[in-house]
Amino acid sequence: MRKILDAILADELDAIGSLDVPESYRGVTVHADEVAMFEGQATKDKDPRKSLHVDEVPTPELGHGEALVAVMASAINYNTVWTSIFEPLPTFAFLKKYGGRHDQPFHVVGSDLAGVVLRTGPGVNSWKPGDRVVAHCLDVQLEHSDGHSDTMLDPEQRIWGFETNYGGLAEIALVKANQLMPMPNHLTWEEAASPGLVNSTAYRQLVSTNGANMKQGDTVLIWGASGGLGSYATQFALNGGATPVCVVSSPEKAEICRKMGAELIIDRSAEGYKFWKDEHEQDVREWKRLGAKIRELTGGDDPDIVFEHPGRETFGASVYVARKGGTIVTCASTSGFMHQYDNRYLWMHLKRIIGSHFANYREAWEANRLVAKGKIHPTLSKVYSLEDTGQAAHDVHRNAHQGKVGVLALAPEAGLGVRDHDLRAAHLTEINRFRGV
Ligand SMILES: C/C=C/C(=O)SCCNC(=O)CCNC(=O)[C@H](O)C(C)(C)COP(=O)(O)OP(=O)(O)OC[C@H]1O[C@@H](n2cnc3c(N)ncnc32)[C@H](O)[C@@H]1OP(=O)(O)O
Ligand SMILES: NC(=O)C1=CN([C@@H]2O[C@H](COP(=O)(O)OP(=O)(O)OC[C@H]3O[C@@H](n4cnc5c(N)ncnc54)[C@H](OP(=O)(O)O)[C@@H]3O)[C@@H](O)[C@H]2O)C=CC1
Repeated sequence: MRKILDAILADELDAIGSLDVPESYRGVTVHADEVAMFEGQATKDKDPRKSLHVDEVPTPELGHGEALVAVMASAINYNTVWTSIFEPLPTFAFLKKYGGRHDQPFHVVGSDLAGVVLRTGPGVNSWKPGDRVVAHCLDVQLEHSDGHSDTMLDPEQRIWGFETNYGGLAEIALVKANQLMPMPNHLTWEEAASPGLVNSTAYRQLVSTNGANMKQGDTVLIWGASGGLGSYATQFALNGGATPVCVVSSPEKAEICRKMGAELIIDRSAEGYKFWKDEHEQDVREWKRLGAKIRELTGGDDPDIVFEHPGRETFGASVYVARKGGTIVTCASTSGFMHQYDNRYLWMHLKRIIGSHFANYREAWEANRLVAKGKIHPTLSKVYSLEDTGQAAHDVHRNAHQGKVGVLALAPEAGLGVRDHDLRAAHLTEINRFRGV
C-alpha cells in the first residue's frame, strides 16, 4: 500500500498498474454479530461510534466489468448512519441477498470516493490503472429489460456501500467500472469525494425529467437547505433560474444559505413549527402558518416544487404548501417513513408526489460535470480520519454538521490532489464556503 500511495502522491500514476495490489486493506465496517447492540434504544441514542469499526479486510477478487480503486478520500452519507444504527433494517440482509463475495460477516460501508484506479477486470475498456476518478453509487446488473430506459428501474439495482460490500470508507474499494467518473481537477481528494451521492440525487430529484423537472422561474421549497442534499438542491435552484425558499434550523445555517445566494430563508427553529399535535394528529393551522410565511417571502407565490426528505415530520405540510398543480418530490424519510397527509389537498389541487432515488449513470455524470466545470461546488465543512469515521457519522446523526463531512482514507492530509490551480483560484470562495462553519 505504501508504494501505491507514494506513486499517487508523486503523481506518477503510470506506475500504478505495475504495483502489487495488497491482499488486505483497512476499511470501516459494521459487524453481523453486533446488529442487535442497540435493541430497545431510541433512534437518536444509537451511537455510530460504537458500531463502526476500522478492520483489516481481505481485498475482494476482481470480477468482469469491475474495478479496484485506491481510495484517497470518502465522505459520510446518511445511508452510512442508517447502516451504523441498523435501521430500518441491518444491511446484512442486502449482502446476503446479493450473495457471493458480498455476503460476509463484515460490511465495509461508504458510498462516495475519490481516488485512483488500481486494476480493472475483464471487459473494462473505458478506464485503466492510474486514472483519477470519483465513483457514483449505482451498482446495476442490467440483465433484465426493466432497467434499459432508466437504470434506476433495474430490479438488480443496488446502492454501492449500502446494499453491496466493499464500499468507499476504506483504503481500497470495489466498484463496477460504470460507476466511475473523472475526478474534477480543481478539487482536493476530500472535496472531490464529497458531492457524489447527494449531488447526483439532488440532480435527479430536482432537475431531471425523471424527477421534478425544475424550470426557470419556479419557486422551490428546500428542506434542510444547508444539509447534504439541500446544499446541492439550493445550488441547482439558483443556477437554474429558480427561486429557492430555504428551510434551515439555525441562524448559522441561514447565513450559509444567504452566502450561497439564496434570499428567501426560513429558520424552522425560530418559527417553532409544530406540525404534529401529538403522535397521531397533525395541526393544519401549522401547515397554514408555514404556507403564509412562504407567501410573505415570495410575494404570494406557493412552491411549484417541494424538495422533500425529512419525511413524517414535514410531509403533511409539504403537500399542503405546494401550489395548485405543484410537485412534491421525495427521496427519503429521515424522521419516519409512515407519512400522513390530507389527500384532499393533493387531488383537489391537482398536485403530484414523485418518488426519486439516487440517479442513473447519465444523471450522475451530468451532476459531476457541473462540479468539474466549477458551476456546482462541494459543500465540505469538516474532514475526519478513517479512524474517526464513527465520530463523523455521529455528527451527521445528531444533525450537528453543515453540508458534507469528509473522511481521509489513504490521503495523509487534507489539501492534496489539485491539478487545475487556475480554475480552483477562480472559485476558491465558493469551494470553501462551508469550511469550518
Ligand atoms: C443513495 C442513498 C440512498 C439513501 O440514503 S435511502 C435511505 C436508506 N435506505 C432505506 O432506508 C431503505 C432500506 N430498505 C428497505 O427498507 C427495504 O429494502 C424496502 C422497504 C425498500 C423493501 O423491502 P423488502 O422486504 O426488502 O422487499 P420487498 O420488495 O417488500 O420484497 C419482500 C417480498 O415481498 C414480495 N413483494 C414485493 N412487492 C409485492 C407486491 N406488490 N405484491 C406481492 N408481493 C410483493 C417480494 O416478491 C418479496 O417476496 P419474497 O420474500 O418471497 O422474495
Ligand atoms: N434516496 C436517495 O437516493 C437518497 C436519500 N437520502 C436520504 O435523505 C435524507 C437526508 O440526507 P442528507 O441531506 O444527506 O442528510 P443531512 O443530515 O446532511 O441533511 C438533512 C437536513 O434535513 C434537515 N432535517 C432533518 N430532520 C428534519 C426534520 N425533522 N424536519 C425538518 N428538517 C429536518 C436538517 O436541516 P435543518 O436542521 O437545518 O433544518 C438536515 O441538515 C437521509 O434520510 C438520507 O438517507 C440521501 C441521499 C440519497
